[in-house]
Amino acid sequence: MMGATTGEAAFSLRGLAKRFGDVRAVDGVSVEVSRGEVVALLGPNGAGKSTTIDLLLGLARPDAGEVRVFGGEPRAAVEHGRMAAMVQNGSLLRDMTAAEHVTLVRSTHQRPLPADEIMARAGITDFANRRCGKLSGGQQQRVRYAMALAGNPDLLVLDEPTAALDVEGRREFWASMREFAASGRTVVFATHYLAEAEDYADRVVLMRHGRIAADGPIARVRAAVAGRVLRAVVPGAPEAALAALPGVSTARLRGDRAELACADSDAAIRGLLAAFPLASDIEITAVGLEDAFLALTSDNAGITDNVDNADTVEPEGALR
Ligand SMILES: Nc1ncnc2c1ncn2[C@@H]1O[C@H](COP(=O)(O)OP(=O)(O)OP(=O)(O)O)[C@@H](O)[C@H]1O
Repeated sequence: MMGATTGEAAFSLRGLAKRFGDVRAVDGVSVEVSRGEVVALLGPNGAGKSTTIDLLLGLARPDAGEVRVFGGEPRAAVEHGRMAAMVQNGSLLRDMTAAEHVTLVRSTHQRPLPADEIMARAGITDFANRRCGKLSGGQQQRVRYAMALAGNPDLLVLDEPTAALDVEGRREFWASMREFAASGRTVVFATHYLAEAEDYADRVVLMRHGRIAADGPIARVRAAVAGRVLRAVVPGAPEAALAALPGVSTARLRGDRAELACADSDAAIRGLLAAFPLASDIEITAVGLEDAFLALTSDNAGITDNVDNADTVEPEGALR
């Protein structure tokens, strides 16, 4: 379900870095997103998604690297209404109604969408005249979404947009987002839900520890992360030698029992038997995407940290 890409960049991040004290929140991130793409920024808590989004929006300054949005500075894109965002916990005024928020934001834009259309798209028509202080968390989230849509932006940036929504609210939200994207607009959303990335994005940028661990179409990321696990008893094999076998992404050894995460389990089993003919009790199991994602993003995952500039996912490149 690729969007209508024109090949022209909506934005590019080059060598971005941002530290907070000793924490490297963003540590060498390079991404280029074409117009019309719907991109999920996926990663566990603390991976650096929100910081990357703040840098993209020009809300924070990078320590190193460059952000270009439609060829210019992020602030210019925001001021011209070309880029709009829905950030986590963006504040609403308690005593103002949902409709008044929309009116206020529309008044700051040169080419806003009609108010009725904004409210219908965001699903706030039914409670448009209620004060925001009286709305549920999910309803408030929709008001924030309406405010992001108001200026009819070419690039919509959403930080965990469904955090406060129930199941029905999520479904409606994603339908609205896809409709918006179908008109050739670019959407970037941060999430830590693999299923949301899988279902609603054309492309997934997987972050871990401030770096990009994988970047590509979901099918390719899936192929790279959802491999197989080969287990075997391998007397006297060093862990490093097992990890270096063809087709093996990571190796773990407990006593003589080896557990090899494989991008290519056929290559791995041939390599294992060639190098360690005494290997026995061999068993190969498929890993679900959810498990693979957890493994990839957990702290003890064995992936290397030097794949930050990978713009595609190669089974041997992203996971070693
Ligand atoms: N203002 C700040 N001061 C200090 N540390 C910060 C600040 N903002 C972020 N960090 C740290 O930077 C790292 C990346 O945080 P960030 O919020 O970008 O991650 P995230 O992927 O968006 O996580 P989440 O899903 O929880 O929002 C974390 O270790 C976080 O604690």
